[in-house]
Formats: sequence, C-alpha cells, structure tokens
Amino acid sequence: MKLKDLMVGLEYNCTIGNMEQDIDMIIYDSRIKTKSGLFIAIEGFKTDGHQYIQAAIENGAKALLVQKDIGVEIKGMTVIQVEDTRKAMAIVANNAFKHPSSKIQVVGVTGTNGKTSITYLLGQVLEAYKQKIGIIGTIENRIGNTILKAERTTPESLDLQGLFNKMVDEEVDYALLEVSSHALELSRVAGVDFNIGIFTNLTQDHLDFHGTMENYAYAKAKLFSMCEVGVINADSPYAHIMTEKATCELITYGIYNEATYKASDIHITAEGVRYTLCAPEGVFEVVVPIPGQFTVYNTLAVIGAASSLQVPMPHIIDTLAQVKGVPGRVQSFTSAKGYSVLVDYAHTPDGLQNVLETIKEFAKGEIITVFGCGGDRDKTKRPLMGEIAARYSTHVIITSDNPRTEDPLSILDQVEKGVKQHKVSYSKMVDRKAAILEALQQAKAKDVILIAGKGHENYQILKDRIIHFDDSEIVREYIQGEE
Ligand SMILES: CC(=O)N[C@H]1[C@@H](OP(=O)(O)OP(=O)(O)OC[C@H]2O[C@@H](n3ccc(=O)[nH]c3=O)[C@H](O)[C@@H]2O)O[C@H](CO)[C@@H](O)[C@@H]1O[C@H](C)C(=O)N[C@@H](C)C(=O)N[C@H](CCC(=O)O)C(=O)O
Ligand SMILES: Nc1ncnc2c1ncn2[C@@H]1O[C@H](COP(=O)(O)OP(=O)(O)OP(=O)(O)O)[C@@H](O)[C@H]1O
Ligand SMILES: N[C@H](CCC[C@H](N)C(=O)O)C(=O)O
Ligand SMILES: [Mg+2]
Repeated sequence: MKLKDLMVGLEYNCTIGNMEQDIDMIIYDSRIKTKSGLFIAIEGFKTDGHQYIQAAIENGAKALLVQKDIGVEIKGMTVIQVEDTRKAMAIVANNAFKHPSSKIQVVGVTGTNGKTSITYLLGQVLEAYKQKIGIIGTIENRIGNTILKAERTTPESLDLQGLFNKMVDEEVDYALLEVSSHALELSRVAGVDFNIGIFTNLTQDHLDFHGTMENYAYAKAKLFSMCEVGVINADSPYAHIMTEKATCELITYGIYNEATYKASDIHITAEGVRYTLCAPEGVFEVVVPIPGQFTVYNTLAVIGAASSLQVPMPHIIDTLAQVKGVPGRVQSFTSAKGYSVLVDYAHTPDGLQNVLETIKEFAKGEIITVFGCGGDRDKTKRPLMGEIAARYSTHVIITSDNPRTEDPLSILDQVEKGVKQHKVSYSKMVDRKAAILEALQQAKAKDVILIAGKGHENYQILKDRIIHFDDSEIVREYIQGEE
C-alpha cells in the first residue's frame, strides 16, 4: 500500500518525508513489529501514543500519523499531521481495506441494554433465511461458524475494518455490529456504511465516561446520521434525541407509544412471551421462548430490522418462535430440589430492575439475588443497583463483579448503601464463588436465585490478574452434584 493511497479523503499536512512510501502494516500500538509500518499516535485516557514514537520506529515504523507537533526531524521518516488521529485512523483503515462495509449489509445496534441480545436474535432470523452472517460484539466476534475473540464490545476502527474485510472475503451477507457509545464517541465506527441502525434504550450507565445522560444520548444519536434506515424504540424517553438530527428513513417500535411495529395483548411467563404485533405488513401473533418484557422490545426491533431487510414476515415470526436464548442472558437452570437459578448479564440499574421484575412475575418462592458492580466503571450506579436488588429480593448477597484496579470491599460497601434502604436480609462476600455457593445452599424448592452481572463472561478481572470464572459452570456443577 502506498502511503498517499491510505490518506485519500483525509485533510492532512505532510510535514516531512515521502508520500510514495510503501506501507506494510498500520498500527496504533508501538509494541507491534513492522517492516515499514505506519504508526498512528493516539492521545489516550491512560497514556499518549505520541510518547511511543521512538519505540514504534525501533520496531520498524517508517511513517507516522500524529496530531501533535513532534518537534524533531527523524531521518528517513515520513510524518503526517492531522487534527484528530482517532478520526484519521478510521479513514485510513477504511482505505486500507477498500471500504469493506460498503460491500456487505451492516446492521448496527446501539443502546444501554439489549445490543447483544438483538444481534443474536436477528442473526438467528437471518441464518434461518439462509444468509451468512458475521457478529461483532461483547460475547465474541463471529464470521459464519468461525469464532474470534472479542476484547471489547466494539473494536477500534482499524480492527473493525479488518473484521469487515474478513467478512467480505468469507462472503458474509450481513454484519451485525454492537455499537457502544464509546465507539461512537471515540470514532471507532467513523466511515462505516450502515444499512440499518437500531436504538434499544438509554438508561444510566457509563456516566464516568460521558458525564451526563444528555451527552450519552447524543453519542448514541450519531448512529442515525450514519445509516439508511433507523429502527427506534418509540417508548424510550430519549427517542427524540435519536431522531433529532437523523438523516435516515425512520421506523419505530414500542408497546405504549404510537409505533410502526407495535405490540399489544402481551403475556409474559417463566417460559417466554406472547404478543399481538400490529405492523404495516398485517397483524401477527408472536411467540418467543425467552422471558421478560425486554424480550418484547428486543424482538420488535428484530422484526422491524429484518422486515426492512426484506425478510418475509411469516419467516421472521416462525424463527422467533424457535429461537435459542442468548448465552448468559436470562439463562435458566433447574435443580432437582425444585429451585431455579437464572444467570444474567444485567449490569445496569435498568437491566437489573427488568430481570427482577420478570422473576417477580413468576417466582413462587423466595428471590435470592447475588450480584456486584464492576470496578473502574460508573460508580454512581452501585447504590442504585443495591436499592433495586433489595426492593425485589428476599435475600441479597453482595459480591464482586470484575473489581479491576479497585478495592473489592469498597465496591461492596457502595452497593450496600443502596441495599440498606430496604429492610431486607443481606450479606457481603467478596469471593464470588463462595457467594454463589452460599445462595445455592440456602435455596429451597420454588425459590429463584438470580446471579447477575457477568452472564457469559468466563473470567474475572482482579487487580493483578485475570482468572477463569464462569457463573454458569459453578451453578451447573453444583446442581449436578445434587442429583
Ligand atoms: C475509554 C476507552 O475506551 N479506552 C480504550 C482506548 O484507550 P486509550 O485510547 O485511553 O489508550 P491508552 O491506553 O491511553 O493508550 C494510548 C495509545 O498509546 C498506545 N500505546 C500504549 C502503550 C505503549 O507502549 N505503546 C503504545 O503505542 C496505545 O495503543 C494507544 O493507542 O483504546 C485502548 C486501545 O484500543 C482500549 O484498550 C481502551 O479500552 C479500555 C480498556 C476500556 O475499558 N474500554 C471500555 C470502557 C469500552 O470501550 N467499553 C465499551 C463497551 C461499553 C458497553 O458495551 O456498554 C466497548 O465498546 O467495549
Ligand atoms: N431491551 C432491553 N431492555 C432492558 N434490559 C435488557 C434488554 N435486553 C436485555 N436486557 C437485560 O440487560 C442485560 C444485558 O443485555 P445485553 O447483553 O443484550 O445488552 P448489551 O446492550 O449488549 O450490553 P453491553 O453494553 O454490556 O454490551 C441482559 O442480561 C438483560 O438482563
Ligand atoms: N460493557 C460493560 C460490561 C460490564 C460487565 C460487568 N461484568 C463489568 O465488568 O462491569 C462495560 O464494559 O461497562
Ligand atoms: Mg453487549
């Protein structure tokens, strides 16, 4: 690749060097070795990529893309200066892979909760319609049947464009992408050619990053000036922000407000949901074997998106009636002793409230909730989640999630402040495995245990190491031991 070809569409200033230079690899981490690489220096939250220019050169870089004046002239080096290297990286990556997102259909899902669930459900609808899909999101990245590890919900632009490129090579028809607010704010998805954008909901999370709910909403809203069709939850109090600057065609879904795809006559049981769908295509009975009111919202979004992608409505409805649940989302286990356990990824106040409301509707015994909050994440959600857990449960066990660099006990104490707002029995156990086992030992027939926050995760991030940890595995082994 010639350097100048990578820069097409970019406003830049080549301060020294040669734009005809051949580039073997683009990198944004100086620790990666190249033969004649382009190193993109990114000013981060922890450190500044501009500090690692020398290291990148020692590792083979022959060109630099920077946003700061680097002062010295480096012999044989081409230096290109731009205003914002994150945005520039998205353009360069798009050029490097020859605009892969324009060669496949891309569906982007944004919102606080429901992104993973919707990509998985829509994926099943499209696969049953004989389409090849790729998924990029929290649980994993997948191309057809090939699974690739996911480090974050939405990858950096360079890695994202690389994944789209692999999907083009593998003849994927649809890429289903979770679009986090961090990704929209940090230009990870800049330049992606989205066919459909879906908005799920907006409730408190990530205020450590966005500061206010309004900033958080405007970050999400960016998706709707990047897609052709927007599928918007009409019941969300933030729907108007999503549509305010939207440049796409809009369709809506909802239960309470007027919407293009509207559900009524809703029945929710422990086994799943059933509702009547009023749509432009007609009136349909929808049955989905996943419990929770959020399943109604998630499937309405799937129906709106799939129908706009020309999948026939009877096919969509038939597939939804047989869908497999999403790993770690309301994943249910039944013990021979007659109690049941739900492993769920609820890690926000709204997510926790939704799953507990669902449990409350069908639980015939006591509700025992085991959960904690992640370290190095929005601290203000901790007491709120504590209050919600206490409001719906008979007993709460506050435990660790991923403490990361924080003191685990201090996180538990912050959750406890919320729990104490109700007269509920509770205990605190830093060791998550001990906490889960304690709940399993306490449970009697008809009780429901909710283990929330880590869902599909098979690791726990501690201060100095990452250990293998899997809520479902612990539950499965314990329950099998009882038989
Ligand atoms: C706030 C945030 O998103 N930060 C991400 C960001 O970090 P950063 O830009 O601050 O990077 P930094 O560590 O300060 O380093 C700056 C630059 O120096 C470079 N560097 C650094 C060291 C070195 O020796 N050489 C070198 O070149 C780094 O590669 C980087 O380019 O870029 C890094 C590299 O890609 C990410 O690892 C990091 O994600 C952190 C770990 C993170 O926790 N992100 C979370 C909050 C996140 O993005 N979450 C959302 C999900 C939210 C949701 O679904 O609800 C997501 O999309 O996953
Ligand atoms: N539409 C929804 N509204 C509210 N809560 C939901 C919805 N869908 C799922 N949930 C709850 O939120 C949890 C997380 O769901 P999911 O993983 O689909 O969200 P996500 O948006 O992908 O989250 P993340 O930001 O971590 O990627 C689920 O385990 C469930 O309890
Ligand atoms: N996408 C969310 C996931 C949180 C999951 C929870 N287990 C935690 O580690 O806090 C985040 O990065 O904030
Ligand atoms: Mg997700």
